[in-house]
Amino acid sequence: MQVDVVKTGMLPSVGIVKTLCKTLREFPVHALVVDPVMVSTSGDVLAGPSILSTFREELLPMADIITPNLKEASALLNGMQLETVDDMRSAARLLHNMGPKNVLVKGGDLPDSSDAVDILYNGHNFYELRSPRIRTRNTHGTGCSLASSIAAEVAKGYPMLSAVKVAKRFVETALDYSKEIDIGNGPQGPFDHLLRLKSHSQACHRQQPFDPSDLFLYAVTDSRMNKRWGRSIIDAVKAAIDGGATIIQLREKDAETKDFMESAKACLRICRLHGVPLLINDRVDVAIACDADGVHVGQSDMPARVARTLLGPEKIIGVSCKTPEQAEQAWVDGADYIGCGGVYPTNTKENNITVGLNGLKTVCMASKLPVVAIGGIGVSNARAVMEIRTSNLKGVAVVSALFDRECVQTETRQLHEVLLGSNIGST
Ligand SMILES: Cc1ncc(COP(=O)(O)OP(=O)(O)O)c(N)n1
Ligand SMILES: Cc1ncsc1CCOP(=O)(O)O
Ligand SMILES: [Mg+2]
Repeated sequence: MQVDVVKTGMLPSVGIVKTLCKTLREFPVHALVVDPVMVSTSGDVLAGPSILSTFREELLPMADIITPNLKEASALLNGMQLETVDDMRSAARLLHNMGPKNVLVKGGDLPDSSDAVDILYNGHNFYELRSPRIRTRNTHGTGCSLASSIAAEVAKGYPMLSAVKVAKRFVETALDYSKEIDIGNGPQGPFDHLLRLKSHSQACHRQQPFDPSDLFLYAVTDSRMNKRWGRSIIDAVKAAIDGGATIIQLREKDAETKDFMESAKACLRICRLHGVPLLINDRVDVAIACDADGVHVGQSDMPARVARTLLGPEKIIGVSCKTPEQAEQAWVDGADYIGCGGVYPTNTKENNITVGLNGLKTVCMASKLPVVAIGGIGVSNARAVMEIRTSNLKGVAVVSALFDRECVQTETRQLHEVLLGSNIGST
């Protein structure tokens, strides 16, 4: 059986490290993840000087990534003091010189930091990965789980940076989820690795992970338009799905919270029946309360990073972006897609800046995330939008051209046909 990825944990003797390195040379793997477990959380050094030099000389040069915490990085660097993020960067560079392709210095033990900061260095770029520090004693096994999760993501074929981000998000969410549990007697408790399993087992939970092709025909509701045409939000959503909408966003700017929640729950039942994801605009609290599939947030709404922490790793998060810098930040923050626009002038959102097709193309080309175009789009211009032909533009998001019309289903169907005719973005 072909082994794709090997991840190492504690290697207690020089002989074992040497045997491992010899075996890896004989049976090369796609990637080697080295968690250099050398110093326990209580500070005990678990590896003597001879192991340290075998690590430096034999194991680290073979690694695709090493994941030392501050104490381990310091031990590998002959006791170098690591007290700031700048020190972590210097350590990452020095460790990289020892031969691993990537170095992740974990700053969980950094003093005076409200965030958990990790530094990833690949020899060219530094990535500062931040997440809110979770105050809990249940941290036992977080380093091992992080390295294992990185190994699993790399084995699935993801590039290293994505693998590290997903793994960090997994550990952070599991830590938050299990910060209150009380198991065992030691100074630290274990955190809850089964978070994913539990959230999957909840009744009615969306079974599918986010599929960017869902952005193909993105219907965004508008309470004022529904009122004007005398239809309920539920009827509007039903009609859009019947017409071929592939994802729904409830954008109910005027709704009272209680009413919004009730209608969101009703819409969710319809969406689940049809396998169409339902996102909530702006209101992360409403999304959590009704277990929606995710949220869409803008630049002045709750930051995506905070929304991710609140919603967990499974939910869909979209962020409005008008510039490459915003697109980069959305990706760093753990978003799943970005909405870019207004592509054309719109009456639906006041004072909205129009970026045009050129602005859309610039953002698409810079974005590492799938993109949906928004703003003034309808049957007459959807084809021109899709024809900018960048592979991550997955569809169009539309408000008035669907909902400020007499028959939502007919309008949605016509737009669906135009998009299918453009033959782009549907795969
Ligand atoms: C898919 C999609 N893209 C962009 C937006 C706009 O969000 P935002 O900038 O927060 O503005 P409001 O919609 O909240 O007025 C969106 N809603 N959906
Ligand atoms: C919410 C939003 N964000 C950018 S443009 C826009 C409005 C899109 O509405 P319409 O499709 O009616 O132009
Ligand atoms: Mg918003």
